[in-house]
Amino acid sequence: MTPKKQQWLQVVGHAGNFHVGDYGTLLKRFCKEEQQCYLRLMEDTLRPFVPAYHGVVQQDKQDYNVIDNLLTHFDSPAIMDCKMGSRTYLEKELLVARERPQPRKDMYEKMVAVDPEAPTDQERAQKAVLKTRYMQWRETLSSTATLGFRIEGFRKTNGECLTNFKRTKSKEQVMEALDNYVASSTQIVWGYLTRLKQLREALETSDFFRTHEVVGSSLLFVHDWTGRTGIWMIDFGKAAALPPHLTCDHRTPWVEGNREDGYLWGLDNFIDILDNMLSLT
Ligand SMILES: Nc1ncnc2c1ncn2[C@@H]1O[C@H](COP(=O)(O)OP(=O)(O)OP(=O)(O)O)[C@@H](O)[C@H]1O
Ligand SMILES: O=P(O)(O)O[C@@H]1[C@H](O)[C@H](O)[C@@H](OP(=O)(O)O)[C@H](OP(=O)(O)O)[C@H]1O
Repeated sequence: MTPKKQQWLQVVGHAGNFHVGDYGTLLKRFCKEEQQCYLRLMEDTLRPFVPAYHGVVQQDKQDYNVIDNLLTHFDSPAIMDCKMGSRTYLEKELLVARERPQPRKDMYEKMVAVDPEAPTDQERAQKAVLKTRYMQWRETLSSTATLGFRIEGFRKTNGECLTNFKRTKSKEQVMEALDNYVASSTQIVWGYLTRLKQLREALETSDFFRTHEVVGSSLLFVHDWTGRTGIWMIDFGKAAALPPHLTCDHRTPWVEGNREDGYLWGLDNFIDILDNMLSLT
């Protein structure tokens, strides 16, 4: 019997990294660091909060990590990607930027498209910016630096896609965007809030979480017209294992060297915001 072709769509993230696999799976372009994370996560308390990992396959000479397609059990779902944490680049990337700076023209173009005043004189002369500088600018322009997470984009149940959140920064702006995403449904907000609280409990007891710097990872929110909701952690391409003498509590503010990423602080703020939305109804 031929397996049913699965539904999948991507709202944000690098284009061309994914293929739809068989039996409710997705193939994501292979990344060794991400594979290491998934292998550990399959043995961790976080397992119910990440897509199941099914190993590596090769297609047209390219390797892929095979993971569950989280949209499988939804009917024309709404999907939202929120990047977690107060820092979106690794400490390692800062060191590389200092030792071997490689200013990027594409990031300069993306920066001036949003704010022509943002580049320094030197950046303007070079028409290029360092990646870490671009990432820091994105963090302070959005809610990453002040709330510990940001909305990257979403698709609503009516099919409308919104990805213009680079300047969505204040609590009020975030709440307005979230309300738009859930089409003002308190039932959906309640479902997401319950799941986020469960996730927080799992994170607080997770060995994986205590021993990794989790940067650039997202929460994928999914719901559909039936009222079904789900949230999963995705994108572990930049989650890095800490050296044995170090752990992270994910709430302590970052200073270079402590590897803290603000993930749990961001989750606390997210939970407060959803709580607030419910209390306003
Ligand atoms: N397991 C999954 N099930 C369903 N959709 C997924 C899954 N993993 C990723 N996606 C979709 O693909 C998008 C991009 O995913 P992801 O962040 O893993 O890719 P990426 O190429 O590493 O992105 P980035 O540009 O942030 O590095 C997500 O926002 C989501 O819409
Ligand atoms: O959202 P934007 O403004 O388009 O910026 C991108 C975003 O920050 C991605 O997370 C990042 O990939 P990584 O997280 O994998 O570093 C990418 O870097 P890249 O261009 O070097 O891939 C940036 O260009």
